[in-house]
Amino acid sequence: MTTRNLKTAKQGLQGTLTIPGDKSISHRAVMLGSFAQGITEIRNLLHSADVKSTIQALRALGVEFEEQATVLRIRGRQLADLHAPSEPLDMGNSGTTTRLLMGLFSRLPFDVELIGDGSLSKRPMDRVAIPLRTMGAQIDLTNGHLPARIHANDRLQGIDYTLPVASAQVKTALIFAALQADTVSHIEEPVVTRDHSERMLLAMQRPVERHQHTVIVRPGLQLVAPQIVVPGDFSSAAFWLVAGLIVPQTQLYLQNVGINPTRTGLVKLLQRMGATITVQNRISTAEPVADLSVVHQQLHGIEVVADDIPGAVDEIPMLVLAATQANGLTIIHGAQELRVKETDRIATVTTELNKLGAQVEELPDGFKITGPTRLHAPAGTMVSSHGDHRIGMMLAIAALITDGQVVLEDADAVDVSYPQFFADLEKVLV
Ligand SMILES: O=C(O)C1=C[C@@H](OP(=O)(O)O)[C@@H](O)[C@H](O)C1
Ligand SMILES: C=C(OP(=O)(O)O)C(=O)O
Repeated sequence: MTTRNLKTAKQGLQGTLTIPGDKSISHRAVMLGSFAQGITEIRNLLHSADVKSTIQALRALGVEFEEQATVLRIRGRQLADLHAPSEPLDMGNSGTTTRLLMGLFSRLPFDVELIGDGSLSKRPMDRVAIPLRTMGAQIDLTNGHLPARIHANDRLQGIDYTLPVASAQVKTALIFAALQADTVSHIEEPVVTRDHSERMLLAMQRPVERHQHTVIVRPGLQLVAPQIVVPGDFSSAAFWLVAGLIVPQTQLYLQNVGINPTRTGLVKLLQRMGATITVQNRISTAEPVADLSVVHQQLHGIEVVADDIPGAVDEIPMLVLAATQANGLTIIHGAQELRVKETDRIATVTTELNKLGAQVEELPDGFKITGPTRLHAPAGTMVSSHGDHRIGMMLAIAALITDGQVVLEDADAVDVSYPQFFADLEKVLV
């Protein structure tokens, strides 16, 4: 566990950052590439702890990965050619790895056991296991959590299912199982969630259909190995977007950011708060990409409702930080999913920002934030990531506008999604 003295931005932030690869897309590229016919080439893959968990799990089943310069090559395998792993598969801290692999591994000819770290072992896994069992998968959980055992299984049937929570992880787990089922599946989501799996399947010539909120998946796992260029992670760009807006004397240019509309809800919310964010050099391939730029601006409070959450689910901690600097009240409802992330993010965001003098009130399903408040840290105030990457990075951005010295406990949690975060911060600190 590393402790880090956080820096204050006395003269603002200036410069250009190239945003590292998207975590969600990296997981999906590795997983689907593992079962494609031919050699999948992935460029700009995110090299982070969570993506390593995905690669190691598939390698343990016999998938071959070869890394050369900046390209990861995967030789896809048929399910029947895989072998049982010699030990439990360690999902580390990664919810996406766990839930998506439960779907992908629900028709394997051998058993696998999934384990995870302390945080992951507290997160709900029944949301995927329950519908997968309806399809015929044989999954044992431990009181709804990891460790999980997925038993050898040779039959899956399609499912007609409406997700009780808006979750791209559950949707994708069901799509991955549905591709291996014997009959067609209809998967309905209450609010549209990130559609990276659907886009990647189209790029692999195995499209799924969408009718409004329903994804229709026909049986067949015949994927054609693609060449994938992973766009920069919008969720990583989010730290700099909000930093750009709230740190005085700041101007930031963010290159290579994925702007898939199912991911950029934060941009819309910040615009509602009065922000201007400039989008340039749009490129539209399987996933749209652009450069974003921001300058320091005064924001105002807004009301956020449940339908706003899925498109900004991982960025809500940064929205709360922005709201501490906005004029007036910001109320966020419908964000109860934050309670089952790497930490209970409603609790950790509230506790940690209030240590710096913010006025954040915890609601059962969100937050009430009064702004603007000057953040201050009397004599070496300690804050903690609680082992949650996004909380650690949010606090490092908060420290930029805090009077006094902030010390961050468990700073290396950032390695989960953005290992070069502190190096990038050094690049733009004036
Ligand atoms: O599908 C994905 O890659 C993800 C979906 C979201 O989780 P939920 O599906 O639990 O909302 C998000 O919070 C997570 O960081 C990544
Ligand atoms: C919730 C997150 O990831 P995961 O669910 O994959 O652990 C995240 O990256 O914020």
